[in-house]
Amino acid sequence: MALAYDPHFIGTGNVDTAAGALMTSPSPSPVSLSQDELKKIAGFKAVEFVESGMVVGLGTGSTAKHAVDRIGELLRQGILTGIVGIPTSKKTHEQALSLNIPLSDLETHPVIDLAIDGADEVDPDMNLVKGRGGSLLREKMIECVSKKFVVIVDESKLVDYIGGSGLAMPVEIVPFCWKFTAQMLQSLFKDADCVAKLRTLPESKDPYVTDNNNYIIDLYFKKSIGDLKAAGDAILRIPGVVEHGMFLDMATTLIVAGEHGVTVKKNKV
Ligand SMILES: O=C[C@H](O)[C@H](O)[C@H](O)COP(=O)(O)O
Repeated sequence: MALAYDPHFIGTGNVDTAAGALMTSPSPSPVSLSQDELKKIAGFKAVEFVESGMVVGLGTGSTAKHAVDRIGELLRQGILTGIVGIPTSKKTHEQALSLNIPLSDLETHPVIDLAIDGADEVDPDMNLVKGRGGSLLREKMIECVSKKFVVIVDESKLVDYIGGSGLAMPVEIVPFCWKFTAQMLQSLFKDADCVAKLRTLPESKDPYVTDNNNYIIDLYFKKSIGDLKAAGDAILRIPGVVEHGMFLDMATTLIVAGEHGVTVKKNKV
């Protein structure tokens, strides 16, 4: 993959703050970058939004990991001070502890200045699918009370419509009678030719258990599910469902790292 990458761009670019604005950082000398390098570029770019003294939601996953590393590094260097992190998973909690990032929780800090997290899908309206790493519930609890929610992805995550990647849309459910709940979910989306599968561990085939001791049902759609808000509300009405992985109208900023550099898009809301 031939990619445009300016190695001096990280931490130095200006972010256009106009509503709906797009900013692209083109490169004079294209080089090949791995997907992980693109994730790192997006993660580091997002940390430019972090200011000393902020309460910061710390996302989960291979992209958010880079942002958390960067926050830890800037704290260590004394460039950032007074940061309080609210981790969105046990894994991120451990990572942040290892970086000496001061941590808190929603009970002590019910309002978060800024959250940074990855996504599995991003549609043209900046609606998201999250939770393929299993952390959707804590992520949604934290990111829905964040004044700013910066989403960081490489360009492979961009889709024309939610479900458009053909990969899973996760739903967290209670373990009790999970087959019944899975069947209810599949029936709800029969018009989209939905298949509902319990997420299992690759080797043992035991159910995957979330940080909240729940299960995940992955929904695979062959067609669009239409009105996302209506679909989300219908999922939440099924007893046994805890939360779904659609994050609608939540992202305030989208950072995409890809072939043509880094793009920053602000939501119109
Ligand atoms: O549960 C996982 C989270 O929603 C992640 O933010 C999402 O899966 C994206 O992860 P990654 O950056 O590893 O692709």
